[in-house]
Amino acid sequence: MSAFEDLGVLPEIIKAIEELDWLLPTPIQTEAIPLILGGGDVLAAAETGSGKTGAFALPILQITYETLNKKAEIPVIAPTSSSSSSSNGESSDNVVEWDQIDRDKNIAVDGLICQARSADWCGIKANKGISSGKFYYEAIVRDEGLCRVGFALKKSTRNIGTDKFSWGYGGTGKKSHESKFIDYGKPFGNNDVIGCYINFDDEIIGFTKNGQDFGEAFSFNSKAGIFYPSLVLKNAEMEFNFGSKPMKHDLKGYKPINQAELLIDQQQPIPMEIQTNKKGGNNNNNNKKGKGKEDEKMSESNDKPRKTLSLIIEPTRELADQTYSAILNFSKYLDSPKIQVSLCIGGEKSNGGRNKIEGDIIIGTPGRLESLVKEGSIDLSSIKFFVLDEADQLIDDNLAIVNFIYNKLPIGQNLQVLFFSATLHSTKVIKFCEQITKNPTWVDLKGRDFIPDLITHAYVKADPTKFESLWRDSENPLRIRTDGVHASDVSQFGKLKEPEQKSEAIKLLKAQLLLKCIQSFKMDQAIIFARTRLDCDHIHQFLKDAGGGNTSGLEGEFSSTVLHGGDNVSRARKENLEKFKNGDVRFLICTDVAARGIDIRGLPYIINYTLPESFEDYIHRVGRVGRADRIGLAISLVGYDQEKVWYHTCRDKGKGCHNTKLTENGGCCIWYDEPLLFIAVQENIAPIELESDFQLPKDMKQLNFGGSNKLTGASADYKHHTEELSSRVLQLSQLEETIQRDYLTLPNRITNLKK
Ligand SMILES: Nc1ncnc2c1ncn2[C@@H]1O[C@H](COP(=O)(O)OP(=O)(O)OP(=O)(O)O)[C@@H](O)[C@H]1O
Repeated sequence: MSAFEDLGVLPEIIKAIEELDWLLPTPIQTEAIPLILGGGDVLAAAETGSGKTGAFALPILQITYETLNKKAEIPVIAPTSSSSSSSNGESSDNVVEWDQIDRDKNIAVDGLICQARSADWCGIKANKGISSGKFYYEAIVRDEGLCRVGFALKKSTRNIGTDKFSWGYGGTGKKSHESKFIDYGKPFGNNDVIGCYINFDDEIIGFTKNGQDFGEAFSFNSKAGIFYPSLVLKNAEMEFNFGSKPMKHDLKGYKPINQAELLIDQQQPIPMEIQTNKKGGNNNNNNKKGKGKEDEKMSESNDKPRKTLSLIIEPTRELADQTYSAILNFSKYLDSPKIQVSLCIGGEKSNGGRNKIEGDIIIGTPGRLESLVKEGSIDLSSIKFFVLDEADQLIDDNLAIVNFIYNKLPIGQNLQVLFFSATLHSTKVIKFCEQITKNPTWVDLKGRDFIPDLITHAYVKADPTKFESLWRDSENPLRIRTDGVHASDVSQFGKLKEPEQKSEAIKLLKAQLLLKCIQSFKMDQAIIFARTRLDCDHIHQFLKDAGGGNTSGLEGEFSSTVLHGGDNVSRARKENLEKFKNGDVRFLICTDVAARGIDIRGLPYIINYTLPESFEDYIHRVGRVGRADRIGLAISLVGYDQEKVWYHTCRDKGKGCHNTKLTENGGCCIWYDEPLLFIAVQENIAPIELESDFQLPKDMKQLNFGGSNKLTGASADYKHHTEELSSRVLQLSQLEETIQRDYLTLPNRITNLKK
């Protein structure tokens, strides 16, 4: 049995991910998948490369599929018309039954059997409750699906466990109250018998599975009111026993709830549906697929157009494309219906809403999605999932757009909002989360600013004095073209003034240091991060001059390609990234456009040609290595002093701009304080300094970043994990046995001693 099955993932999806060698869920997947399947809003922060894409994509794919699947099916059980008697002939006077009024319309009740009639969560409460004594009831799972059972006050919603008036235990092995889903007991599924007990003397609620008592799940105030058995289901069926027949399992000290003094609240149930606020959106029957469009792709499907159920926003085209491919891959064994996945990324002109975008799941970038929504090409009236991947970047850079799109969604209990990133802790992000989520669950696996320990961090101090021979060598024809910011800083004697001279020297030196690092580590694949598009282009040219040759083929020791926001043709960007991913070129030179999320399997090196402006960006950049159990090396070339650089505030964002004055004087340049930025890096990770030999310290030499750099051993080799642990487990159990024996024979030994 796959560990993903324990999380409630569908076998068809498991089959697809097993082909990717995903044998065990990563920690973020273990935490987030059941929470999302369970129906809550989730904010998830976990280190780079820890599998966050799967953590949100698998459950939303599953729920999207189940929703479509259920729409096609009509359940067999019809709701009973009367609440006064049930089909098993029980009198309604002195026994607990399901309430025909306080139920969602999509739950069908036949006596003591309840069945979900839709793929949405739907709930129901019993018609009678209790407020004293120690009682229990049993619930038997009759069909695969998701279910949560427990107790609720009349004033709670029917989505048990999501407000402060209800207490539930769900099939994914979580207890929940006020939408806080916490591990409890064990997961349960088909044919399991769940006992739900309540003890007004000790004020506790607890649960059992097949007779195994998991102990106290919640404490409660016994004066809170009348507690009713309650249930919420999704694609599932459950049968109940309140005591009208023998219970499957006895529970010591507890009686079946039918034997209690049964009570009824005078207050009427709240007519609240779990399915709420569906705006009457337009029927998206326009079947045009926007043929010929480069950037709006739809997965193959013969199915009729349907309303979009999931919307995922990604900050960059590359990331959107990556997530799109991942979801297509995960969904390959889901049939009848086939899931339609659409990709909407920038670079296209408006078509005035003529071409509707179809897709059960739409993945896109903020700008493109905004214009498609504005022109009416996307129907958001049925969205169930709103996902912000790299949420902090989206909020920092595109808050207005995210807000605009959010306000077009059918906001209600049916909408789930998910935030994912490695860095999710800024006040701005938290404030926005509070605005658009309801009692979200935080999954914060490593805390603020955590970086995977698979990454080694090193730096070279770009000190023009120390490395004078490298940049001043007049014999060396290989010089980088610098950015030209010092064009007007020349003195009357034709020389650069200080500190401009030092700044220019740092620029010249960094290119030479780059070559040294590449050669010294014999790098055959690395991402090089630079600050501006111009810098990227100049580095690209420099590597070409150094022997990179043309940009294709590994024959060039320094073959490279660029990726930056300047390429409006997204096809060119995609092609360049593919070239690098396929190993057709050795180096990818890019701005922060590739800092987040891009997943290149086994990438060994990244080089920060210039440090990024924030430590958060540093985390994302270096996170391109040290992924999926591979070790990686991040080297930063750190300016010894401040460097004058472009900082365009002009209208055309630098196009044709030659204004080298500082911004405070109305120009487009600033002094970039790399030594200061580096302090934050040093404080957080203490990188190793590479000296003139460009080598790591001797004790680290065995680290083979470039070779087969997958970690081996118990921590990484899942297949042999159990075998490797088995001897330790045996030892532990022997120790446990010795301790128990000692404990049991202790009184005898003490008596013997006393004698
Ligand atoms: N359960 C798993 N078992 C094995 N490999 C996995 C598993 N989950 C994800 N991976 C692999 O780990 C790599 C990183 O995953 P992913 O891109 O989702 O990371 P991430 O947490 O989103 O990183 P970032 O913060 O950089 O965006 C991918 O190559 C992915 O295929």
